[in-house]
Amino acid sequence: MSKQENLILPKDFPQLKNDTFLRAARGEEIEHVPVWCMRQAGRYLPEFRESRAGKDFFETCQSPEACCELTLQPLRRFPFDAAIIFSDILVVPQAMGMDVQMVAGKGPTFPEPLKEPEDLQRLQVKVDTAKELGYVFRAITLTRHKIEGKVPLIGFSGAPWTLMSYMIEGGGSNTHSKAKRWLYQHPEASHMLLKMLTDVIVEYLLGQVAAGAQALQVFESHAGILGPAEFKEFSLPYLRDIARRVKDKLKEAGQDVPMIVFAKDAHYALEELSQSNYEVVGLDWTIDPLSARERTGGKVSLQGNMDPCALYAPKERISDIVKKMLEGFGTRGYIANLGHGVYPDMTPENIGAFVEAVHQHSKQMIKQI
Ligand SMILES: Cc1c2[nH]c(c1CCC(=O)O)Cc1[nH]c(c(CCC(=O)O)c1C)Cc1[nH]c(c(CCC(=O)O)c1C)Cc1[nH]c(c(C)c1CCC(=O)O)C2
Repeated sequence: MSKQENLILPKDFPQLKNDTFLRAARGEEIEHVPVWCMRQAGRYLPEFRESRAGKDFFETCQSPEACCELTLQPLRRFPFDAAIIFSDILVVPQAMGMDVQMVAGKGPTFPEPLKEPEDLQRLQVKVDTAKELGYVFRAITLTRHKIEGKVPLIGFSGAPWTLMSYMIEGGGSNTHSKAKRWLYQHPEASHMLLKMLTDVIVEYLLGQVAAGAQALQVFESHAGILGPAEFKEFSLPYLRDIARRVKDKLKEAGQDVPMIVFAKDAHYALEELSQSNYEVVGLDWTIDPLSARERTGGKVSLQGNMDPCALYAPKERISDIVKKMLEGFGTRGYIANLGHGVYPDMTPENIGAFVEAVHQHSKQMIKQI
């Protein structure tokens, strides 16, 4: 660790000025609906492209200064109510000993994916997260200082099934058939791998809170490739276990950090997800807001779910879509977001229009209550 990094300690953080996001996560009263966007730090911003130019993606992830700068960039442009630390879900398989590269035009690539259950022996079972992922913790601590209490900082991890599917597929996939083959041919080895990942993820999330994360989001981005039965067996128990174990440990330390679960395309499991120890359930755009409310019965706060492609619409149309979304979800226990990440070809101006529409319409709706 450099001398300078040594001075950045996870304490004496600036006081939080806008806690709207945290209050909404807990279902408390708010003056406006909070909003942030998945992938708000991304290639749609010219300053992001400039900062990232010519640099390796995972080297960038390993630089606390670079992660801090990329996390803060969108906040300089838009009045978001939360920031998410710049990093990637695939740092966890890396910490377990797998090589992962970001290949331009192709996305994340594992040169040596897991092929058969014997390959599990290649993985590090006991991961020293402070050593292997300390760079993420340092990025969080630095960013929490530099954000100056403007908004809360969200930490995150990939969920076990999503990480397992990357580790077996070796990258993106349409069918995920290599990873799904394991579920049907090697259920025991699959559970072994999912359990290994769960143990690392629990430690990793706790380390992020200790470093300064004020909320946590767990990304089960590949939930939709599973059906209801497989989701119940290979995803849900691990999602629940993660939240339970993280919360139990935090409680011991007298801490309370809201947790969000985002299981993309898992509309079939909405009821179960709302009873999984998470305060917030993130939704993709395939779910109707009103029916999501009905099916979750007011047990949790909801986050989402505008189709990211609606950002291609003219600004007035974005405003109308946002208004309908707010009317569907209601303003209480709700965090506005997209149903998935911002795409690189989207215009920053339209993200601004989205944020402004959420703030304006929700303020009016709250006044009328
Ligand atoms: C599946 C997944 C990954 N990474 C992530 C997920 C889960 C969310 C989801 O479902 O999208 C999570 C992630 N990745 C990134 C963040 C940072 C925070 C934020 O949302 O702003 C977060 C939360 C930065 C990133 N991670 C990545 C980028 C773009 C590449 C770059 O900056 O050079 C960013 C901003 C790369 C990445 N990393 C991954 C993919 C599929 C890609 C895209 C590859 C491509 O587009 O070429 C794996």
